[in-house]
Amino acid sequence: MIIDGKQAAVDLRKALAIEVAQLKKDKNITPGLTVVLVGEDPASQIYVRNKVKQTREVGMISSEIKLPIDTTQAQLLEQLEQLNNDNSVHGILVQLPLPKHIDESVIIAAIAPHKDVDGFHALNSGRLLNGEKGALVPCTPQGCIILAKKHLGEDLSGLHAVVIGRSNIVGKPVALLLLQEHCTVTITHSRTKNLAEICRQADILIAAVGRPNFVKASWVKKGATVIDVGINRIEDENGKAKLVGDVDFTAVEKICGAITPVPGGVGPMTIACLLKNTVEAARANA
Ligand SMILES: NC(=O)C1=CN([C@@H]2O[C@H](COP(=O)(O)OP(=O)(O)OC[C@H]3O[C@@H](n4cnc5c(N)ncnc54)[C@H](OP(=O)(O)O)[C@@H]3O)[C@@H](O)[C@H]2O)C=CC1
Ligand SMILES: Nc1nc(=O)c2c([nH]1)NC[C@@H]1CN(c3ccc(C(=O)N[C@@H](CCC(=O)O)C(=O)O)cc3)C=[N+]21
Repeated sequence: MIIDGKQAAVDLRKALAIEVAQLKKDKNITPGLTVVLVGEDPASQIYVRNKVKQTREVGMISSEIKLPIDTTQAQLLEQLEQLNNDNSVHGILVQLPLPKHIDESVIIAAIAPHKDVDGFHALNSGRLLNGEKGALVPCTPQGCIILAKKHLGEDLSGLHAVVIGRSNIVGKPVALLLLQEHCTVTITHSRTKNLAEICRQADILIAAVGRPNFVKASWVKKGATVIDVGINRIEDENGKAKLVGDVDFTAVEKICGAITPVPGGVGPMTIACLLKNTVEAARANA
């Protein structure tokens, strides 16, 4: 089974469009998302363009702020302060990575936690860690859980989930969500010994590494659910750029029970969950 992330994202956006209309009717609020982009990274620009289009499609207000690559940290902080104080902005996303001269942790800490739709602020990650209510939960990890449940159903309890990667954006928060779902969770990374052997024990295997064809068919247990988070740009046989994940899709597809493709898997769900977080942020602060 190939898990259709594009369709799942369409379904989620449909549900969100209804919520947005309701918010407008009941409270006269239109959820607003502002994306801040520093510099001209072409991949980021595609991502931003997709976000803007989909935000408008569900009836939300979308704006983007493009700042030059030589923007100083102080200037970016000033911009964030303005957005924090703007009542029409319910969600703020600062596209990562930032240029080297800007300290990401300082920037993330400066976003008002109730507008932090990425869920990267320490208050939100702390709430997630503690299992407290009201956390804005990182989008890609949310998407991973929704897609895993498309194949496994609502109850993931007791399943062994193996996560490859321990970043703050994907690996760590997805491991916490899986724990919340009562999975037995193993987090692996570049220092892990016997990675293949550990992966073979996984009922749910989440790959968030950033290396094409990293996960081999021999690492996957028969029938496992494989969630491929990786977004890698490579050149095909004809020298044309294409997107692939972290999993050797063609080989793994034959062994696993279900797998998310790239493109069309976790990526579209990430954006849909970003819109979901923005609706939640707007409702919570109405
Ligand atoms: N689909 C989507 O919506 C999104 C996709 N992505 C994609 O997901 C991938 C991961 O992103 P992100 O978490 O930000 O990346 P990072 O580079 O921050 O993290 C990569 C992780 O992989 C681990 N790793 C690297 N090499 C190995 C190895 N040989 N064996 C085991 N583990 C290894 C690293 O370990 P260590 O910590 O030891 O260095 C690290 O924890 C990227 O391709 C990114 O583009 C990211 C965000 C959203
Ligand atoms: N503050 C911040 N938050 C993020 O969530 C964040 C970030 N910075 N920096 C970059 C990474 C990467 N990321 C992607 C999201 C969706 C797709 C996506 O929609 N991918 C489509 C492909 C789109 C295409 O073909 O161009 C797909 O996989 O089908 C890709 C990548 C979010 N990230």
